Amino acid sequence: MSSPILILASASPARRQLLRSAGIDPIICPSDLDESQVQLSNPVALVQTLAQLKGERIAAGIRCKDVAPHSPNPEQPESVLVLACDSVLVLGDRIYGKPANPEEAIARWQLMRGEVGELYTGHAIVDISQNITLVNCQVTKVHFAKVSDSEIEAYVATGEPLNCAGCFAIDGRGSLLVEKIEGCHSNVIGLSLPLFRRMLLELGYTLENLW
Ligand SMILES: Nc1nc2c(ncn2[C@H]2C[C@H](O)[C@@H](COP(=O)(O)OP(=O)(O)OP(=O)(O)O)O2)c(=O)[nH]1
Repeated sequence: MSSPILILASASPARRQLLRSAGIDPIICPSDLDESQVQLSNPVALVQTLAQLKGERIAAGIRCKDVAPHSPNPEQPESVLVLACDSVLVLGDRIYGKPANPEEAIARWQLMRGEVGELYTGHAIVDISQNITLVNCQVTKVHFAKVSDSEIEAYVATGEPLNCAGCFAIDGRGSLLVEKIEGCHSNVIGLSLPLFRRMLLELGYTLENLW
């Protein structure tokens, strides 16, 4: 299989950095999808549907010749893959996305502290060349520390939780507020790298194709 061009349909610096740290440098094409258009009560269905809509939105506008200049071999039509993700936090029987404002973030942390939440990330890979879309989901349990009101206020004041679906960044200051996780660490950040590898293999690619 030829070396695919990877497009990351995401505006998330965290998702981009996860891939770059793993030696993969994607073309960045944020989907700008209006996520409010999808209302599903099942978290797996919700994140998988949103990831697929994000990926297909970008794939619909991509013609292989548009990305050929990025190809290591412009004369050779390349495989083009579009990767998209979506994350939510499930706490009890409720699904949460990014907090809308600091007040909401404080209230969220007052619910989260001392509890165990589940961070769901949906993953979609659209293989434009093979006309195949793979969708999958990874869940990681997160044990939140019993933080005080003043710690919550200090954390929210940093602004970090406002950009995160779970209202915390496991790779940032939020790491101080998480006792432990059960499952994939990169999945919490927003892209499960081992799941991405398995999805690539399922499409017939290997890591060597991307390194
Ligand atoms: N650095 C970091 N970011 C996190 C963490 N947990 C969640 N996030 C960020 C990654 C994503 O930007 C965001 C998840 O929200 P979404 O899945 O709706 O993605 P977002 O709208 O930000 O970007 P995208 O839809 O991919 O363009 O939260 C974490 O532990 N660390």
